[in-house]
Amino acid sequence: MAANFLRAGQQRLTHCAERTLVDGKDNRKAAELCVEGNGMHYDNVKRYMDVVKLYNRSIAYSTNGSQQRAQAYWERSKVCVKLNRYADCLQNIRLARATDVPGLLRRKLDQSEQCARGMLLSVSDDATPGSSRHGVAPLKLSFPAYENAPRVANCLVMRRNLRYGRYLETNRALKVGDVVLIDSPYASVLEPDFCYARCDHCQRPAPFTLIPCEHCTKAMYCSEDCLNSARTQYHHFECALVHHLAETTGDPLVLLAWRAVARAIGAYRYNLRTLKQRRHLLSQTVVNPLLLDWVHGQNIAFSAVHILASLTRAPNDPAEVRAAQLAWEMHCHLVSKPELTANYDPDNVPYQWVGEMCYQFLKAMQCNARPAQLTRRDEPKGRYRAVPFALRCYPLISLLNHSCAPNVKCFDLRDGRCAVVVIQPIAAGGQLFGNYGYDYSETGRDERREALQRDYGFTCNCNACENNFPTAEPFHSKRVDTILRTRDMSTAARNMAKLLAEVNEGVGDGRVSHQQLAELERYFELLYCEVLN
Ligand SMILES: C[S@@+](CC[C@H](N)C(=O)[O-])C[C@H]1O[C@@H](n2cnc3c(N)ncnc32)[C@H](O)[C@@H]1O
Repeated sequence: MAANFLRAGQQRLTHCAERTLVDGKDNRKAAELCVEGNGMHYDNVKRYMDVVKLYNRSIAYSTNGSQQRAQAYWERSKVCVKLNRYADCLQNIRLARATDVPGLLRRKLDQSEQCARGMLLSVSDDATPGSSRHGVAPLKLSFPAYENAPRVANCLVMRRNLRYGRYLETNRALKVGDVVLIDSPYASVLEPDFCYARCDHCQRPAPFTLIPCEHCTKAMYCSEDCLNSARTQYHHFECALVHHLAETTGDPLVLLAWRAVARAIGAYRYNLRTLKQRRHLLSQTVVNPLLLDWVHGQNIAFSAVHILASLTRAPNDPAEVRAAQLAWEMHCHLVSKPELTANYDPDNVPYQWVGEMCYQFLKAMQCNARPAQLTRRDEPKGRYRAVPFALRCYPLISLLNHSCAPNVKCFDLRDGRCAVVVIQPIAAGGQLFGNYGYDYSETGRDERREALQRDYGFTCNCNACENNFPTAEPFHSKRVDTILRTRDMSTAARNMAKLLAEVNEGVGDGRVSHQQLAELERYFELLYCEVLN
């Protein structure tokens, strides 16, 4: 089927092969963005962030060494001063000096540097979330890990059946709070709103110090290390295409699929022939990702991701045709890369299987991508809510099936990994169920079932759907909000331990209440995840 659709995509997009995509720098646009930032009135943190994002876009659009870039760094340094971020201010001054700085600006930089140095000695910079000021020991698995797969507790096993396909099961009883899997994403892309505020590679927030990719206007990084890692691992192949896809589809899922393909090519050192062999082998083997060698195998994550389940849709589904078009577009872009055609295979022109792989990844991402979320306090009510900032695909978390009353929850840790934590007791031999975004406590049964059928292609028969659990009151507690607002880590840790002891001693076979769970989740998020005030 994939081949037919690729042909359909090919017919519609034959022009694409002749066209080389470019995402060129543009100093005029860079100057305009800077002026737009200067014209914004800003007096609160949210507004500062909007202004900084404009300066960051200006930096991304400017050419290396240009006056426009110097100007944007200088403007960003001034915002740093307003927010008392003197170390960041100095960093921007250093970056500006590395460009073509006009005389007047050079003098301003000198003065500003002196002031910032003085202020730095008298105050300490506010650290960004995720830094060591949080002072909480890194999260660990609650049980010994598999020797070959240190990210998985060895009580988990993978099984298959007709109803669920592959699934994860525990061979020992698990209690609320147990951490059984800490996975790293295979591919990850920022949501558009966060593009000019976070590092495109490690995705940590770094709005005041981002540096640009010198070949496109989209990717910015928190350090030279991240820039170089991204370039060698995948960005080399996506640079211009990312801009094109973002402009034409605006869909992070498409970018994620593309990045997964680019990563696969990077992992096999741009050698398409070896990648093709590996792919061929995987399609014929029944792979159990828990038994792969995650310690020594460089390309293991590709193997795990490659065999992810994909949706089966009707052949004339418009989404299928769209996927095929996009896959063909990706394919054309790839085969236009000289370093790939250096491995030119005369028996296999023009690498149709690359297009098929793009198509497969696009489909796999539709049911395996999950949003990475942070928790943010929203004004004016001061309530905390989850905000998605990236879309990610995890090789092992993708084995979790869905329940509207899940027994595990995935938490996006500050370091970029994702932890699977038990939130309802699970007996030995029980399956682990995550949640795909449709929880009984928030959404009625019919709406959930319809959405799950549409997005993931299955009819949900979980406990909550069979027994039609009623939706629950949203959780709200001033006491817990105060702990979050003041970042009171020690009270959060104490309260969490007390609550865990209560629920684990009291529950027997019963369920943890919605309110208890919500409180536990808030504490866990404050201790290990990103919480913004
Ligand atoms: C992220 S994958 C989960 C792992 C999948 N079972 C596999 O074999 O790769 C998502 C897919 O699993 C299946 N699935 C997930 N939850 C399910 C459920 N509660 N009942 C039936 N199928 C489910 C659906 O086909 C869905 O598109």
